[in-house]
Amino acid sequence: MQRIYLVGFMGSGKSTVAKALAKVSKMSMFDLDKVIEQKAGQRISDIFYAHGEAFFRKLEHDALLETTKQTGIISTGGGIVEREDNRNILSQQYVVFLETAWTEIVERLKDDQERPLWHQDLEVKKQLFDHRQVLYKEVSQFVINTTYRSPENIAQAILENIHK
Ligand SMILES: Nc1ncnc2c1ncn2[C@@H]1O[C@H](COP(=O)(O)OP(=O)(O)OP(=O)(O)O)[C@@H](O)[C@H]1O
Ligand SMILES: O=C(O)C1=C[C@@H](O)[C@@H](O)[C@H](O)C1
Ligand SMILES: [Mg+2]
Repeated sequence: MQRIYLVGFMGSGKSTVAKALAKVSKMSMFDLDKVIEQKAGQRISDIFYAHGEAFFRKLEHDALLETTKQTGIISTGGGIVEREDNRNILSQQYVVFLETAWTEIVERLKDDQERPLWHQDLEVKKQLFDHRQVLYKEVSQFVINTTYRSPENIAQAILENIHK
């Protein structure tokens, strides 16, 4: 497998699991959010506030396209599936959906200060969550529930699925 993409909602553990998976698989890893921050020289929250979400989505799309020329584990941002062109790219790759219960997401992100889209009404976030679950499923080949599993256990399950 040349590339493994991780998708899922904010807080599903994409960045955390990507690190654990890189460790056990000895593959390199890229965190798309970090790649964007490095390239823009700005934190994601500042990009959102200074230039708006559409501008961020363009940077995210460009970064996603770049990864298709590389090899490794790619941790995407929670909103990667919002754009249809991104979904088309992902549909041609090996994609793992980290499925996580809404109540668990709320618990994991209760102290979050970093994610601009987490800072809105709970109702609005829940709608976003429901809307995106369908899209994550649409682009993925493998779905793994993360709710009661450690990042290391999830990484191991992904490896086993690839080698089976
Ligand atoms: N399997 C897990 N069990 C318990 N807590 C977890 C698990 N995976 C991640 N977490 C915790 O949840 C929080 C969010 O994790 P992480 O940053 O990896 O999410 P993410 O999917 O990359 O989010 P984003 O889409 O915003 O980048 C962190 O505090 C992390 O420690
Ligand atoms: O769910 C989202 O839309 C986002 C998730 C994060 O990973 C970042 O990509 C950004 O905060 C937007
Ligand atoms: Mg992340």
